[in-house]
Amino acid sequence: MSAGSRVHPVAEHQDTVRALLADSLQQRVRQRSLVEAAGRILAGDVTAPRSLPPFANSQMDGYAVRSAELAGPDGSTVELQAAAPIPAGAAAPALRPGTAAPIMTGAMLPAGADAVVPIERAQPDSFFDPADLAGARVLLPRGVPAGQFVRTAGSDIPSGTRALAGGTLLGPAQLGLLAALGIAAVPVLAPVRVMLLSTGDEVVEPGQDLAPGQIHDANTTLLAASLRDAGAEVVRSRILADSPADFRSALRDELSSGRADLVVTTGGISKGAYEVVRLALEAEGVEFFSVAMQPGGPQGAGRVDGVPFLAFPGNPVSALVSFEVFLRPALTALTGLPRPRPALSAVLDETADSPEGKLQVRRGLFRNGRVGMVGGPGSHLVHALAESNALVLVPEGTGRVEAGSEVTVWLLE
Ligand SMILES: Nc1nc2c(c(=O)[nH]1)N[C@H]1C(S)=C(S)[C@@H](COP(=O)(O)OP(=O)(O)OC[C@H]3O[C@@H](n4cnc5c(N)ncnc54)[C@H](O)[C@@H]3O)O[C@H]1N2
Ligand code: MOO
Repeated sequence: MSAGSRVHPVAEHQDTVRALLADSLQQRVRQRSLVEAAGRILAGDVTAPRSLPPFANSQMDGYAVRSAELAGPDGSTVELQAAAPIPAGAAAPALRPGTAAPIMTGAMLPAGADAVVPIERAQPDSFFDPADLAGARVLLPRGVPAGQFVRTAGSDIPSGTRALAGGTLLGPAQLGLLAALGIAAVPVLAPVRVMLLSTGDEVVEPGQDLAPGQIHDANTTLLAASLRDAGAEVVRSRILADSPADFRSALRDELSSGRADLVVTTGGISKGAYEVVRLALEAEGVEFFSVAMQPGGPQGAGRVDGVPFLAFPGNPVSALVSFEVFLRPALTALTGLPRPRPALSAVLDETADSPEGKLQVRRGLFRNGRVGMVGGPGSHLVHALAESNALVLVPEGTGRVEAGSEVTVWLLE
């Protein structure tokens, strides 16, 4: 039983995890409907198949006019014959000289018209009843510039230009643009598939009764939710509690299906006598060592049958911090998902001690530029974790942070 004796710096293990994934992650591309594409990364550039707006249309309810017929000094008016209203969703008939056509917002500008006068600047300042239209005349102000209240074709995006770049995160605005362009499905990067395994004889699924000494499995839920939130797919999550040999053969069976891009385990890696993950995989070339971080000190990394493998420690806060510090940023760097956590500077409410040789990651409540610690540094404190909204980073080399000093926080919300 030899956990590596060298303590790995945090940055080194971040690099290790990124390199491990970079070497093996296959970016799979899938065509997805806009609804299914929400929250995913666009796999290639999208070119506008048509212009937006697709035709010149009115920005106001009013009258479509020929601006040249309204030339003249500001303050005077011109009388024009009211033409038939332009129906929405239909090609507008050309505007005859000497007429002004009632037009609604978004309706197609008739050929010949090049400006719109809003209804409130006309006299009368409401539209004629279609029954009263024969011979109806409208007074409009002079001095209307060409193009007034006209949304020209292609003024938002011209046909044939790049609408979205590959690598774009498809949020509501981007999906709305694709829909407006008439595009129903796009190629997106498929989620990274993670096999998530919690180990330990003492852990029991939530909902089941506990025997003396047993606890409920928090890690599977905590990490599965974290992974899904980060855009990954959890392909298998279950508790493996048998001998190292059973663990190894069960893991091999699972991996032979080729359904996982990455395996993440929690627990069973520190210095105890029955550390199933470490005992099972040390001989396979997976390395187990300490990282200069608290919580989340014990870590393991390597490959099992060619599949990247990460072992996180069993304490729930340690598992979450390991995900946030090592795996989440690696996924971001390699796939564009998830978006990086906002890192903010905050004024600390209280003085706190920290192990000087390690990065300490505390849980905190961030509000209005200030942060207070929630709970102590213990890595079993799931209630405090649930009441926090930020991770508070106390860097290596710092044995104490004073109240009122600036610390870096990662917002979890
Ligand atoms: N002699 C030493 N003992 C320990 C060291 C050390 O350096 N020397 N490191 C400590 C640190 S730090 C951590 S973190 C843990 C890591 O231990 P393991 O990764 O081997 O995890 P386990 O021993 O299996 O469990 C630790 C702890 O977490 C609870 N646990 C495990 N799985 C779950 C789960 N799915 N849901 C909820 N809680 C879980 C488990 O009951 C233990 O309390 O080792 C320290 N010891
Ligand atoms: O490094 Mo452990 O994760 O503190 O409890």
